[in-house]
Amino acid sequence: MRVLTAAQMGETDRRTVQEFNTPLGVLMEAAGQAVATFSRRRYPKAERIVGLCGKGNNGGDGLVAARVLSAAGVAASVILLGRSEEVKGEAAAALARLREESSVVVHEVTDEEGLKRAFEETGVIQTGAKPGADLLLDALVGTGFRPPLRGLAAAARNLVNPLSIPVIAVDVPSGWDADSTEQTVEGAFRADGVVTFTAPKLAHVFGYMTAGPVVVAEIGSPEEAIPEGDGLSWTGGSKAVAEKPRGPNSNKGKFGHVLVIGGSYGTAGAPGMASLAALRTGAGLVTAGVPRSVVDVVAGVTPELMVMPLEEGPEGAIALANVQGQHLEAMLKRITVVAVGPGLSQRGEAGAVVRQLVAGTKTPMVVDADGLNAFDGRADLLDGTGRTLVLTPHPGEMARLTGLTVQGVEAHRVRLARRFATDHQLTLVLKGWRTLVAHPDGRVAVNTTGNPAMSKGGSGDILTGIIAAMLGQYPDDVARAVEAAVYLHGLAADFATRAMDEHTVLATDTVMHLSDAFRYRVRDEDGLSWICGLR
Ligand SMILES: NC(=O)C1=CN([C@@H]2O[C@H](COP(=O)(O)OP(=O)(O)OC[C@H]3O[C@@H](n4cnc5c(N)ncnc54)[C@H](O)[C@@H]3O)[C@@H](O)[C@H]2O)[C@H](O)CC1
Ligand SMILES: [K+]
Repeated sequence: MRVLTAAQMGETDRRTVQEFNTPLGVLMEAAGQAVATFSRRRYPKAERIVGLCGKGNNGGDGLVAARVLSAAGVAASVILLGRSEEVKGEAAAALARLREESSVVVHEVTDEEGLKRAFEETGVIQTGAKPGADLLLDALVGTGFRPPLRGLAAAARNLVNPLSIPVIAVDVPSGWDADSTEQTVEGAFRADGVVTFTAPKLAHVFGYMTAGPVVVAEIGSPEEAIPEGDGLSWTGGSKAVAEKPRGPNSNKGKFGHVLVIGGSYGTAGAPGMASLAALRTGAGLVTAGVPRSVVDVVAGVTPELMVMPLEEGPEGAIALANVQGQHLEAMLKRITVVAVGPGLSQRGEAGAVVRQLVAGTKTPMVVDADGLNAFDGRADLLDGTGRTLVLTPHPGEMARLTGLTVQGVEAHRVRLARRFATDHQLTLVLKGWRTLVAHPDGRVAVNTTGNPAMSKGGSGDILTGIIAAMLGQYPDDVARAVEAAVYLHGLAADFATRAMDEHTVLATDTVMHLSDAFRYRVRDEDGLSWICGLR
């Protein structure tokens, strides 16, 4: 699913209208319908709903929603920031139809006093014994907004934000620049849910707009009307790669044999976790190649796991001899994907082992953790031309790989990830808030699943295992396999955190929720795609 800027969204609308002959009014009608549907679903008991509408098309969506809700038996009212005569274009048509077909009262507001009065009359601000409104639709401004909120819109925000009434944002929370890539912005309306249209904008995937859901509604723009844009997409769109059932005559040979190489004396859990995650993601076979001294510990993780004892140096790390000459060939016989790094350590010959593995074979490979440290200051050795090579650095590891500071990495994540992936012709998974998946062809996908419960040791090892298993199963679809892996990992953690407390969720608990993640469908029965938040 593509991620657009406000300008690209405008271009989509224009093309839909001009090239596909769908009038703007039809799009607005569908947008308002979607807002009404989502509102009813999230707040089925809401009896008094107030639409706070601006004079542009965002307001028009709110006017349609108010009419649709009223027709469904909800006591809807509208507060219009401005006079009826000032309402523009298609929104004016929506206002006329609202007046014709419903008895929804429209409070026209032109100053702060009038605004406060309208809030009191509609119950947004509760006074006396009269029941208050139980839902507010924020349809003040959308993609036509340029910060900051001014005048009455700013006053409305100041009145609404301290209240406890739930707020559903139409397209974006008013005051949020749709093109912002910041996690938070100053001066926007708060929101308990967001309904956007056709495709997410930058702010929907990069921003933390709401603790509630963000959904994308299809309103009638065909796929062909959506411009390529900057090659930015959303990881969840790739999850479909894993939705086709396995054929009836399947066998384990069809789903990849993952070899996890890692572990050292003291860090045996890491390759164990990566292996477990690979098994739970559907790999046909998983073998853990670990130093002899930790073989028994790793084998004990689960009986389905095979182990390959490797020679180790006196410091307890994997020795270089394991991967030299015909030893490497013997090691990789029948292996379809290698995941190297978890728990490997930086002691002894561990770094040389990774460099030799990357240089000595073209077997698809995921490099993580200490595997990445082996290339500190030597990123020139990383070349994914003609092979599948996936790196999964967190910002600290990315900083060491590139010689930048962590702040330097965080400042221009998309640009940096894209450049690194294209320069080195590999797939880069840059972890953190909104993990990025950058591809060798320059496309970048943003992930929106996951939560702070994952900020614990072991999370990265689990992700490595999931990616390796996905590559083993979908070797011809590397881009989607990696994007889906990142999406599923975060989604499993979201399910784990719903079932447990964020303090108590362990990395291995997320593995136990991979079933929920695989079974989850991005698009619900109402045609809404949930890009943030679980339904
Ligand atoms: N395919 C789609 O996504 C569709 C989306 N629709 C909706 O249309 C809006 C965009 O509408 P537009 O008329 O271009 O702009 P806005 O309504 O967002 O804003 C214009 C309105 O707001 C006032 N304004 C602008 N900036 C400020 C400010 N800083 N402070 C106060 N007021 C401001 C300005 O004066 C105008 O009056 C999109 O978000 C969707 O919700 C369509 O319905 C159909 C297709
Ligand atoms: K809005």
